[in-house]
Amino acid sequence: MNILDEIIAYKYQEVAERKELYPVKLLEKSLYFENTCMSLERYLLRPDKSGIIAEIKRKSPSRGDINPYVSVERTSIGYMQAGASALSILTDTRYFGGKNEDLMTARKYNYCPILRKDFMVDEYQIVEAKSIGADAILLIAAALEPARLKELASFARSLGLEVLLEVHSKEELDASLNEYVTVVGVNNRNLKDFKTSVDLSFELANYIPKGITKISESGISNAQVMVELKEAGFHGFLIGERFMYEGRPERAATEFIREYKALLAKKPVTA
Ligand SMILES: O=C(O)c1ccccc1NCC(=O)[C@H](O)[C@H](O)COP(=O)(O)O
Repeated sequence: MNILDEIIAYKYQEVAERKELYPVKLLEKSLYFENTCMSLERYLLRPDKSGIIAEIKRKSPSRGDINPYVSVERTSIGYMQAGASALSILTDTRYFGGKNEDLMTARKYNYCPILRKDFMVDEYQIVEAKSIGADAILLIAAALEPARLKELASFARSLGLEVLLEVHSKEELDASLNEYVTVVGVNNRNLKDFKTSVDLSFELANYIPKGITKISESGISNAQVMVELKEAGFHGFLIGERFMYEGRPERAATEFIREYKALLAKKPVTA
């Protein structure tokens, strides 16, 4: 069983337990539930922003501990001050050391789109995402049958949440893209051996239809690569470890974005 299958099997169990503990009726009473979501897509396309979705990631299956005691308040505020377009908060506890409260903390201190980064298999998690203040959710093509993915995407949109569809191949893209998805992410991490290669993003860039906002996810380790991804047509860049390995991730993000902007400024302007 690969790690994604293991995580997904666990999620079904987790959802069943959470439904008992916190019924939907309770989640709907959350103050955030009535909030109007902020558009991830719109923020990624804003020219005054970097396009970075900066992630809070305490640990991961591939790396173990990364930054387990990170301050979500300080880091999320610092990421946005550095020029990130949006935040990604991992809420899975068992594999990533995150929690719903991390997202609620980020929501409390920031006015920006927030992606709930988790492994969605059930409508319950989408209601939960809305109740903790998320603006967008992730749906992973490798984890869901296309018809089921479409149902979940439609349900998310009915609550005002945007959907980031994550793919690893052209086949997944062709099978799972549907009318409820406006943002597609190519995940550069191979979930069988955990190796990351941005080549996958370059390979798939032209297959993603025009009009869809494109994100490159995982393994983006330097500003030069991000410039090249932008030139290849990517609007967004999901970055976790590159920042989170630093004691002060927000400072790493500030330096990274400064370097990125300097590289862009050196590029000749094309008509
Ligand atoms: O990061 C992992 O080890 C991992 C393993 C299994 C499923 C998902 C995993 N990561 C989630 C992500 O997609 C990344 O956290 C995100 O794209 C940021 O990647 P990075 O910049 O490489 O931290």
